[in-house]
Amino acid sequence: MKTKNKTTTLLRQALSGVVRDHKRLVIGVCAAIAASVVTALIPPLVLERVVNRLAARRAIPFALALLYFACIVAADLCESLQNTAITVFGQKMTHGIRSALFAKLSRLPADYFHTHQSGVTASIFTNDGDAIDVLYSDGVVSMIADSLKLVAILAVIFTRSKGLGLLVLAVTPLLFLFTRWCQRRNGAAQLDNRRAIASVNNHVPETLKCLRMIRLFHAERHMEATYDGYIQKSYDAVDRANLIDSIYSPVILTVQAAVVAFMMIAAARGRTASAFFGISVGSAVAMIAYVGQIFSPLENIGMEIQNIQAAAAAIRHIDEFLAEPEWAPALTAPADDTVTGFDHLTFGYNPDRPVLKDLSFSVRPGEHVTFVGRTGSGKSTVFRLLTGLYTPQAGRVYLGGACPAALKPEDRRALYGCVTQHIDLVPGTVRDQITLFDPAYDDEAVHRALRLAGLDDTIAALPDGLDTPMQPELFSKGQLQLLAIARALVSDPKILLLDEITANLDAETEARVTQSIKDSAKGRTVLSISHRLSRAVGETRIIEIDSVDSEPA
Ligand SMILES: Nc1ncnc2c1ncn2[C@@H]1O[C@H](COP(=O)(O)OP(=O)(O)OP(=O)(O)O)[C@@H](O)[C@H]1O
Repeated sequence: MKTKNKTTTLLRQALSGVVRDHKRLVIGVCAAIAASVVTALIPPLVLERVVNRLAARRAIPFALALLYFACIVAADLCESLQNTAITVFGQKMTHGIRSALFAKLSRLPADYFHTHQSGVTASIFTNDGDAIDVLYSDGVVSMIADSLKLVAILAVIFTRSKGLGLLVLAVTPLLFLFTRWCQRRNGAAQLDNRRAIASVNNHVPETLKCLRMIRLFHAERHMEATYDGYIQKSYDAVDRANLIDSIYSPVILTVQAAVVAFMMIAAARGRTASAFFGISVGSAVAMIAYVGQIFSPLENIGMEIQNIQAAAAAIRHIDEFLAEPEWAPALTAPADDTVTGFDHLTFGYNPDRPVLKDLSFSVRPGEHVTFVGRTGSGKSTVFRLLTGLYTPQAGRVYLGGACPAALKPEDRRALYGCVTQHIDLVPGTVRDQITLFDPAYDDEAVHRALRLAGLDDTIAALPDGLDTPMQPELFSKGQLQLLAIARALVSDPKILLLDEITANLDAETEARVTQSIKDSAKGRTVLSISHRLSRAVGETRIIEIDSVDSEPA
């Protein structure tokens, strides 16, 4: 509960920050809403005067006609100004929240990404971010504006005709409930349609991906039937939405006409009713115009309530995300500037179930060390601790004498390079795969890394060399592994961490990769997880990870 309050405060802080930084915009939005409400009331009043003159067979002055025209233009201008101001305000609000979300993302600890599905986190940025966007551009503020407009119109109707005012007041809640009913049913139908379309969008690429298997095992009929089922669901949902749409407008127009007709009939009959509803011809026309104006804000308010309801779930997700504990590594004092290793270290992803217990080892600069142990013994975990992704529950960890969790981002690549079985490619050119967009690494550094990795000839043969847009098909599996080595070497690091980098490679490719590692290892500390690779690197010390207290520090 404590955390929730704290995070709601964080969300509020993000919002109040935007309000504080954009005071003028906030004032502008208020002014635009006020202008829009007032100007919307004026044209029917001018029209009333025009019609009253016509009824009395008097001429209409040109200025009055011009005024009517000007009032309509001004009302439309003010309404579009109001919508623009609200949209800009909404964008600023969403921008502030999206920035706060991304800043939070970079402060999360590594285990967050193991315990939370990436799709769920991504949807906080996309779906929930969009819902918040709608909340401010077509939710809270617009609802205030529409409610003001509705109240103002009702007030004017009351001042002219108490009877009509009461009639409209009686009909308005019923119309509102009908509008909400239609919107809910329409929303549900649209959601079903979106789900069906999402299933279709998922089904087609899945079918294409598994086409060979589908043909080999004769699963075409099942795939077609599933596809037809999704399409049918989509059609049914669209039919339902269309039916609601086709009912809504005629009902609203009929009610509007019925209210006006009732007023006219009542005014024409009997003295009591006439006194109650009695108004001039001009006023009647003005009232008809006002009654017509009521339905638009009423419909908008229904939509806005829907948007606010949708945003409530988004706000809850964002709150929970902002409440996630942040990365606060326990920092250890640096050792002398050479030590790499553990000092009586205990660590478990779940603190109650340690993976490594009281483990100590140390590696000298320039030494080559290989970690061995049964599957699941914690070899990769050792690397994750050495690179500061996790912090131990007890003991100390050093990398080149430093506490890895305390390394400045700009110092990391200069100290160590890490190669794993799989390279994560980034959108961009071949050069970007190596530099990762860090301008500190010029072409000379890139070419040196490529030479060491044994990939320079391959890159030279590409149509645009380093500037070739990256496509995984440009490289074989082994070449991608050499690219990963070049990425690790471009910063000329003192320490190389190699995690099973020749696993899954054939003998010939493995020979290329091990040769490249042999060349790169000279003059560096190399820590690797791989028996085969250790032989290639040359003399190496074996550290067993299975046993606790494997080696005194
Ligand atoms: N993110 C994680 N969250 C929880 N447990 C994890 C996580 N990563 C690894 N583990 C567990 O920690 C233990 C050690 O895993 P690790 O990957 O370090 O072993 P390994 O010795 O490198 O295994 P292998 O030789 O198969 O690669 C395993 O029991 C594994 O299930």
